[in-house]
Amino acid sequence: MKLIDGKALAAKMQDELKNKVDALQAAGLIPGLAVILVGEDPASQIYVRNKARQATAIGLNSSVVRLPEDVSEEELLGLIEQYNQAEQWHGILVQLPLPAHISEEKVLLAIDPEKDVDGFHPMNMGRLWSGNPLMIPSTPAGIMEMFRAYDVDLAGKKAVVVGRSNIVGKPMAQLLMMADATVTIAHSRTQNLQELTKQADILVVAIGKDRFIKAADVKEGAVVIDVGMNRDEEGKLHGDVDFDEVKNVAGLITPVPGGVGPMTITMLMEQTVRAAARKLD
Ligand SMILES: Nc1nc(=O)c2c([nH]1)NC[C@@H]1CN(c3ccc(C(=O)N[C@@H](CCC(=O)O)C(=O)O)cc3)C=[N+]21
Repeated sequence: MKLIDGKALAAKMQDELKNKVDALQAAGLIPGLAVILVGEDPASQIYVRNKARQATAIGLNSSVVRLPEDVSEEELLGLIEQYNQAEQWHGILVQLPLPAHISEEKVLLAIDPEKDVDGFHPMNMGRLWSGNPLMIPSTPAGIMEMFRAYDVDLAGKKAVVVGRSNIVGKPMAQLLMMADATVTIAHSRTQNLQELTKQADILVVAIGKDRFIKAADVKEGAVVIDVGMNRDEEGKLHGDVDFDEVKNVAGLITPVPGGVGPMTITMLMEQTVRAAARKLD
């Protein structure tokens, strides 16, 4: 078994990004990322703080706006419109999930697709599925970078994605398909899931169930990517893959923490830098 070190790869990509940002700065352009956080969810607070810290480390301008839990949808949409208009912000990210009284659909539709660094706007989802992507969701984009860095050959391989969310499962499947893998999307209602996962040369798990995938579910030598983030009662983080078991079967495997998570944040920065660089074209 070999570990895919997401933390190390993210650090290397951050260095490369910093050079790109320096070059843009020399041309008079400082990429800017605006993050909007609604409410006090402690996990979201930590993620947002990490994003702002990394943005600053790379040399981006970043702004974090914290809105109260009971902010109106109208007020949030108004703020997004301001950021859409403001030239110094090239990327806009509204941290999910949102409180129940705010329509996620309306919020995602309100973000200018050119500034939608998450790639969640229906325009960006549609562009990805039609094979002409603009902004790509950062978790699957980061996973594709891992495949590249570790020379994982995808063409013609059997890939199984467990999870069908708009944020991970669906875009992941499309990116794998664009790389010529043969892709199956499985999910919580799939029958005989093990039969499918055991055939996978590439297994990406994003189903949100603590240590759900066991050694018996995995083909010998498979590449196993764990998108899960499940916190136990002691506050310890676990993936959707039972790492201690599966590491003995997999050929390559990502840990949690230190796998997909750090890459997700770095890819957000990368999309922000690319959105800014488009202004110079
Ligand atoms: N609009 C939007 N975009 C997002 O990209 C988005 C979001 N909303 N809502 C929440 C999820 C979650 N997410 C994470 C990113 C990195 C780590 C990460 O770096 N995790 C560390 C561990 C951090 C820890 O110890 O808690 C790791 O895996 O090593 C985690 C979670 C982005 N999200």
